[in-house]
Amino acid sequence: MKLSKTLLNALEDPRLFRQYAYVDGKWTHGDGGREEAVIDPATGEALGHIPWLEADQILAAVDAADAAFVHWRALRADERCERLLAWYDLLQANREDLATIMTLEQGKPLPDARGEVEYGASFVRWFAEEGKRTFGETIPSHIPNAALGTIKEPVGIAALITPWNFPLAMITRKAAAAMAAGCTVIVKPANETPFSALALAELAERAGIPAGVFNVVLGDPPEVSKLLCAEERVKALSFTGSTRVGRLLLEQSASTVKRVSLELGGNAPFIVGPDMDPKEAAYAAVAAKFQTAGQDCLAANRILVHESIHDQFVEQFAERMAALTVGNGLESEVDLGPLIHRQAVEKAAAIVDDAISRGATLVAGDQGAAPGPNFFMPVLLTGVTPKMKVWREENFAPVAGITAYADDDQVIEMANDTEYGLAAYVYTHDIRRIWKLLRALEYGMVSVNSVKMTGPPVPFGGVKQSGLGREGGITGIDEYLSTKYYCLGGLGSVSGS
Ligand SMILES: NC(=O)c1ccc[n+]([C@@H]2O[C@H](COP(=O)([O-])OP(=O)(O)OC[C@H]3O[C@@H](n4cnc5c(N)ncnc54)[C@H](O)[C@@H]3O)[C@@H](O)[C@H]2O)c1
Ligand SMILES: N[C@@H](CC=O)C(=O)O
Repeated sequence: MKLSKTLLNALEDPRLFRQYAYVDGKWTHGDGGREEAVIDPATGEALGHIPWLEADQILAAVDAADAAFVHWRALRADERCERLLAWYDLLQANREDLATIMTLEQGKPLPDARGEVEYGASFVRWFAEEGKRTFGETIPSHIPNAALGTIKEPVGIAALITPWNFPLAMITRKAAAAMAAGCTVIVKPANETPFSALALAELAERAGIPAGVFNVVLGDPPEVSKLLCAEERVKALSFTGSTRVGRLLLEQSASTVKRVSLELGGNAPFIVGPDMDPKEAAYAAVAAKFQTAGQDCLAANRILVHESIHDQFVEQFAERMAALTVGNGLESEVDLGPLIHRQAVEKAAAIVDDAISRGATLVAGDQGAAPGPNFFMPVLLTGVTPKMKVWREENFAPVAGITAYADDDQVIEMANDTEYGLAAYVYTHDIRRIWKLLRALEYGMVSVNSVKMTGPPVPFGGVKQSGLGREGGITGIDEYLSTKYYCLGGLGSVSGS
């Protein structure tokens, strides 16, 4: 294994940088000698290497998680809470190093990376507490001399497969819920951003999370996912990523009838009502579009503006967009880092070309100014229509497409014209319009007059082909619990009410 000087030198605690998988409390190399370089998307340099585990090593992780489950589930909820809170404290204490690792492997600006560490840690604290509230219920009995009720029990091993755009928070939102419920987990992070996951493992170990409870496996994604989906002892699969891969994993999980949670792609409409101040709405739209360089499932993908304020909105949007700085996320004052890799840049360029060839107007977006091969300068297109890729696909890039609409009914139809249903934004101060849109939009999450909508207390998730289940909130832990109903018969006259 080659050691990355860049990463090691950048960390206060170099032991957070691990180039091994983490199975059963041990740092593990790949038995077959296969490995993959992890690239800094800003510079194209290799940050380090990760091993690819072989099939029997993946099954060894399942063995470890299975053995650990017996002891972990037997702990009291408050004992698991203490360990998770210790993990939370360590995430906070190591925030700067975790953010540096994230910026280097993912590319997002350092302040955003710090924000994600905070965000990711907040799920650990939330679920540490929620684990103490997995209440069952007492059911008034309809059976003579019997007491009826339910108990919530951990489902067992949970496989967690996560994407590269939020390398830490997408793991903790799942893992903390599962572990608080009493499950053990096997995390398969994206190969582009494994070092955040491995740093989480190092801190979990330091927090006293027992061996086998939190495992990180690495390898060929289709191979590893297939093995985990086919494995009967893995009872739950929680996946965050593209709708394409989500469909595949749902299919692969059918043979073992797993509990499946899917957090998939989005194609968020950002609706601006005629009563809005164009500047206020345009600034909000820029914030909702360009976070993580547009590589966010919540990114405003289609900006739908009432025709009466369209031109002023476009002007304000363009002005605000022009002020965004693109560069290496380690530098100060950078708003947008690189895209994750060259293919993402090529996809973005193809989406822009497709829109222009179908009649959209390119208002701004000179790619000649890009500071490197993986960077994509923000693009503004107007006259976007449903025939264009920029409308139909989640562009996952800093490409903003604006369309004018005439009335509420038309904008509802436009907004719902997609297979996706994750999040929608509505900007208007008209309470009747707010209520009408809120009810008519086919989305799992609707944010009115606010760019920020996420956080531990809310049920995060989509409808249609944006996913199944909810993460976070008071129901997020239910994805990892099963309900056992009991009927205690023959109790005599004590029962009956
Ligand atoms: N709804 C949400 O909460 C949410 C959050 C973040 C990202 N996302 C979505 O994630 C997508 C971007 O992330 P991505 O590019 O990493 O997604 P992706 O689907 O390509 O990859 C996600 C994970 O699946 C693995 N994977 C890739 N191909 C696979 C295959 N053929 N078989 C099995 N596993 C495979 C990857 O290694 C990674 O760990 C976007 O669509 C985005 O909207 C959704
Ligand atoms: N921003 C989202 C992640 C989507 O890519 C979140 O908060 O979960």
